[in-house]
Amino acid sequence: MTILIKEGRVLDPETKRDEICDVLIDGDRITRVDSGIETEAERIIDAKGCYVMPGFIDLHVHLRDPGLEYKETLTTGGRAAVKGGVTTVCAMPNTKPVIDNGVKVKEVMERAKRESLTNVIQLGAVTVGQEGKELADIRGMAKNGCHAISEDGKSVMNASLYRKGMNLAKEEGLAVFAHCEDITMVEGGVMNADKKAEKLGLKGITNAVEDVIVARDILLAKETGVRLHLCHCSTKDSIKMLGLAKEEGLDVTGEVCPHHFILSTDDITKDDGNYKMNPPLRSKEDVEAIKEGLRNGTVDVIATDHAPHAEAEKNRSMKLAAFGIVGLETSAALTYTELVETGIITPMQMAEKMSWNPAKILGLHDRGSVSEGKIADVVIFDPEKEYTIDKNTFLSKGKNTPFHGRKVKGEVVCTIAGGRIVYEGGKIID
Ligand SMILES: NC(=O)N[C@@H](CC(=O)O)C(=O)O
Ligand SMILES: [Zn+2]
Ligand SMILES: [Zn+2]
Repeated sequence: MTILIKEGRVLDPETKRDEICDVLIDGDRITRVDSGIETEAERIIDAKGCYVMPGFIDLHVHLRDPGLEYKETLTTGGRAAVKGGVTTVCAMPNTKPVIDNGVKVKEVMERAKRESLTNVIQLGAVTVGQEGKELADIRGMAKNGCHAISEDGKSVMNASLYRKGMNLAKEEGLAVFAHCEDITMVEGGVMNADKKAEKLGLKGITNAVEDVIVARDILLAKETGVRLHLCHCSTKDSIKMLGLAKEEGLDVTGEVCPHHFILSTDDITKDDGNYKMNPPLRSKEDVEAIKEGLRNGTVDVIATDHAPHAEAEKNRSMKLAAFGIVGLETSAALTYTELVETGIITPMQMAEKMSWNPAKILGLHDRGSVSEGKIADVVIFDPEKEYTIDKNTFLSKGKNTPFHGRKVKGEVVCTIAGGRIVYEGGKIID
């Protein structure tokens, strides 16, 4: 199919193009980006007033499939993704069973081609069953296209084993996506350790729980030379250490999630499980450090850590609720509203952090850019549209969000994945 997108503001981080022009798609590729393209096309889309950006690449998503399909599936997660303008997701391996060998990676990736509208890259676990005892089949997973390994949900606490895993990852050209949490220091904490936790009678998680593992993992990356990506950074010292690692020229990148740059522990007014996630909402000071990291380029990536759970697992006290919130359908609007509208980052930086930098981290050379020859993953985004987030409109099975009822600006109006229009005018196109 040929699609001609007319007169949108094209934002391409690769070529640094930021101008009103047209984009022509033929089959699964972008074939021309230019002003005033006059040609026949099967579909012409008027993108006046909208941004035309590379489809978002979300490095941190829990699709829960296989085994936890009551929370999400490849199909429902894929629909939520494209509604959010996300055309590639990295699926975390903490499913049931855990994805820890090449056969399992292949199984999910093949099924995703049929069952998901978004491109799915299945990540592999670092250890068998994420049990932290022996290394997973890292070579086998690399051969089947996992791009990165991650023990997300926990840290590999045995540094010697982790180092062996990193060495193997390095040999196989894989990145390591690190969830940084010293489990021995959590001691039953469910939210940030502060006055609010005391007031609510809840146990706290200190910044050091994250920071000590961030420090350790950066040092392990320095020793092994592996490409290290720090997941969901939530503390000011994580950001500081990420900056120091970069100054030293290490191959280390970092991601933050919308909830960590928008909400602080001050926003928790009652003991509500929808405010429970790992890492937890931190102090205003941490939020400010994260925003500064986004502005100055220390933070490379905005990812969601989309973590759907069933209502019964979330609508309860933080003591008992599962950790995690959904994010795929709110991330672009929240990022636009809280970072771009406020002048903290530019629209181009939004495209960089939500698409181009993730593509580079994964080594995806034909995605993350609206330029000739790339795979036609494109999102058309209306920055003027204002609305209120309503969890009841989510396509994800997960409705667990602290952003229900929040006013935002910026809406995905059309998502093109691999040259196919998969979302348009508020509807999924199967
Ligand atoms: N972030 C969360 O609070 N939960 C994630 C695990 C994780 O990302 O660590 C989940 O799998 O539910
Ligand atoms: Zn995690
Ligand atoms: Zn996660």
